[in-house]
Amino acid sequence: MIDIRDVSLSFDTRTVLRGISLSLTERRIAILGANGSGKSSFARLLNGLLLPSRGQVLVDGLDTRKDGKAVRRKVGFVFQNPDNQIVFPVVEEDLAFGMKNLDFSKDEIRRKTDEILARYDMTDLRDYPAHLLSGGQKQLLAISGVLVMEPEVIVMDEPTTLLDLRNTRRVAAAIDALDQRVILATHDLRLIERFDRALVFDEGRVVIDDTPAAAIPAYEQMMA
Ligand SMILES: Nc1ncnc2c1ncn2[C@@H]1O[C@H](COP(=O)(O)OP(=O)(O)OP(=O)(O)O)[C@@H](O)[C@H]1O
Repeated sequence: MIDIRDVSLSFDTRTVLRGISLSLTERRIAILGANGSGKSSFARLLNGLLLPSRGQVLVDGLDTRKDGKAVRRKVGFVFQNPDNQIVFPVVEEDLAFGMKNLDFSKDEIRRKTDEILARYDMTDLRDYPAHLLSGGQKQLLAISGVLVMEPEVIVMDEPTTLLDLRNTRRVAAAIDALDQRVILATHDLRLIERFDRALVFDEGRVVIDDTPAAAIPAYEQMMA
């Protein structure tokens, strides 16, 4: 469980998150809000990519400020732009990178690479240059690179924003099928219809915290 205790976040004199307290336990949680409302900043707090200026973020009792490394083992992060996440030139190398860092054995790296490529229909792309993948394939590779590290929770920051409809559907199906808990920031309301909980941000505060069935119409009205 992720426990957010009276968290505020400022950059210099600008406050972007204000006094947020939440317990995140549900399997699928959406983060909604206008541009600049603080979604990305909030998402980045959840695995210690950003640290709160005030308050605490606890992941199963681990404080992101003190236990960043252990927190990142539990909470994986998928960026909006997979180009920010894919660091190696060849698909297989990119998948292996994170696992090598965690000292997975060669056999295990091989097994997990095979498994994840098969899952996303990318077995033929094992030796393919990552920069030549389509946008959807890149995002699936970025998600795969996080999954092979076996996090318990995956935080995603607008993972479909750069994708066309077909690839958005592919990534949506991939998200749907994940066993892990997912916390997803998005502007795509269809993506989160079947989620368990939706948090709507406005000017750094959570102004709606409800089921998507209730939160989506309230958010639409707020944006009208
Ligand atoms: N590193 C930073 N330094 C200064 N200000 C920042 C930084 N990162 C974000 N901000 C500011 O914090 C506010 C919230 O940004 P954030 O990216 O969290 O919003 P968002 O809801 O994710 O927006 P979008 O939907 O456009 O991605 C914005 O006003 C942004 O300019």
